[in-house]
Amino acid sequence: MIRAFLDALGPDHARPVRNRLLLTAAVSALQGVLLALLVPVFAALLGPGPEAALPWLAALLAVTAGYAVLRSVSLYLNFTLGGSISRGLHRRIGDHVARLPLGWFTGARLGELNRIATDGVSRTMQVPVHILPPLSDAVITPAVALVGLAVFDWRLAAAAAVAALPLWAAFRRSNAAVARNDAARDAAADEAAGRVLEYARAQPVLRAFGRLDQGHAALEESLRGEHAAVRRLLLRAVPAMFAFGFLARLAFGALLAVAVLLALDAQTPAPLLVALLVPVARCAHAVAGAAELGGALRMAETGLRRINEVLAAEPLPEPDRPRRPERFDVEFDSVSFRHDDGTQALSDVSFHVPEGSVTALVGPSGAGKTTAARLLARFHDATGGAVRIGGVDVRDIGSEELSRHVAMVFQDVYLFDATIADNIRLARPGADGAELERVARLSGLDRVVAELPDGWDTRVGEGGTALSGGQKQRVSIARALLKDAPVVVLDEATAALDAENEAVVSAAVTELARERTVIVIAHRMATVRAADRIVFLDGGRVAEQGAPGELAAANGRYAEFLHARQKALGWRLTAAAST
Ligand SMILES: Nc1ncnc2c1ncn2[C@@H]1O[C@H](COP(=O)(O)OP(=O)(O)OP(=O)(O)O)[C@@H](O)[C@H]1O
Repeated sequence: MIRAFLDALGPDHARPVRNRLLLTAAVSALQGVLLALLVPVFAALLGPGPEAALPWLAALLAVTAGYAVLRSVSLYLNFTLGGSISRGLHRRIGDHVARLPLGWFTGARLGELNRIATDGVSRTMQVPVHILPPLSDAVITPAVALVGLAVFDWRLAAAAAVAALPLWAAFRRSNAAVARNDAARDAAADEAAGRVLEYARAQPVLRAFGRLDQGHAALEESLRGEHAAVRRLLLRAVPAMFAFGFLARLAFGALLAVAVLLALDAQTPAPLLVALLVPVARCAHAVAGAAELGGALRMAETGLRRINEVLAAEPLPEPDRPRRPERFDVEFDSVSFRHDDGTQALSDVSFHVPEGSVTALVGPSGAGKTTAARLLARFHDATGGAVRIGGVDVRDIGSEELSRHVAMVFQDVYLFDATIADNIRLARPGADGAELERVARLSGLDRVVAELPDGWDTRVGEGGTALSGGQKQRVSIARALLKDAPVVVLDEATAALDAENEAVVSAAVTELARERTVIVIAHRMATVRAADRIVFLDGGRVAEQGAPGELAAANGRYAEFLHARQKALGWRLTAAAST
């Protein structure tokens, strides 16, 4: 557990955390000494010469003063440690995910990250404040007191040591029961959280098709699963904890019986035995609560394990000496890509996009168009072959430099809960008002801004909820124009656009393509035909490539695709229009 804790906090925090944990243990040990010192004090007070208690009392008071100071310092430091753990973990997780490939951020991962950053971190920060100090008091204090006890009466100490063995076994058993069932509860909670999000996101579709019951059934099932997992945790872990508490009290009773037997046997003076039972009674209470604390520690460990899993995700390897491309043509050279689950998304894909030209990626659903576009922006690294910009492998450019050269216009535009102006300035924070106006004009965003109540200062809401799909896409295009990157990857969205938006976006895309190298995942036939080259993908391979006219005339896969599209749209094209 401590190892996982130190791993999660990283090397910067490891030394102070270790020191504070050692201080916590030392304070508990000192408490054990304090309890052991009670024995001679009480023995003397109850015995024939109470004045013999005075030197022990002096020692007791001195240790108590030291203990009080150290306990206060330790508590204070542990509280500050709790706060710095929260900040440190958030920063560490934030820094780490910022270096992870964009392909890592799937919907499920985002939900998981959210739970880790809230529930996982808050459980972890409880550890030094609310779990370890009392747990250390329940384990270290009795162990030290036991050694002290042995000095005064080895028989009672030996009986206490024997009683500790089954207690230790029960403690481990109870901890294991919590760890096992809490991991299952955590997985079920994850599933339920994912289903709740899915249900919320799917509302428009479920309502449109009158299938609210169906979405609800899946949600209900996952909630039932979570409920069952919580029940299992309670049914299996709580009895183990109760059994431990019962055993702890039973052990105290047994020690009491041993003390009586020793007194009857006149082996140990009765006043000493009574004095010996004082620290034993004091420890019994703390020990009885150990199983609950051990359980809480295991639950925090579940959160820590998930944090460490995120921290173990491999960031994109950065080149030792980043290279800067001098020109901006794009080349896919025998590129293959396999997902972690084994799906081969691309196989031996090769094509070249000359600088300043537009290449449309076309093909049926699942052909690998999105995957190819994403490899250019290093959402993932190719598992075979190389993607190059200006002859330089994207892996050798370095992610910061690469992001300066590549602008992305994707369907799922994310907007921050800030003003429209701030959202566009994200592309170039220093851009002035005139530059904003220029890109707004080119992207058709000027008309949107003119209609908004506060113009450029209108807040768009989290995720851009205050804007329509088409308006959001204009913002995304404006961002890309402002960024002025030489390479643009564009995922053309048609679903969100009405006729007016489509015309505006189409003009903006033409503007974006001016003097830039563009790879467009094309859905509209107008874009396909206007491209300089077409790469037709099918099943992750290049089925055909060439100029639109050439391919249409070749009567191959592209012509077939074109024909099917035109038929679907009910278009009648003349031979002239098709070239
Ligand atoms: N995260 C993922 N894990 C596993 N397989 C994936 C993942 N994302 C995509 N795939 C698979 O990779 C293949 C290529 O998908 P890709 O999204 O690139 O196709 P596409 O041509 O863009 O399709 P569409 O036009 O429908 O968006 C498909 O078989 C898809 O099922």
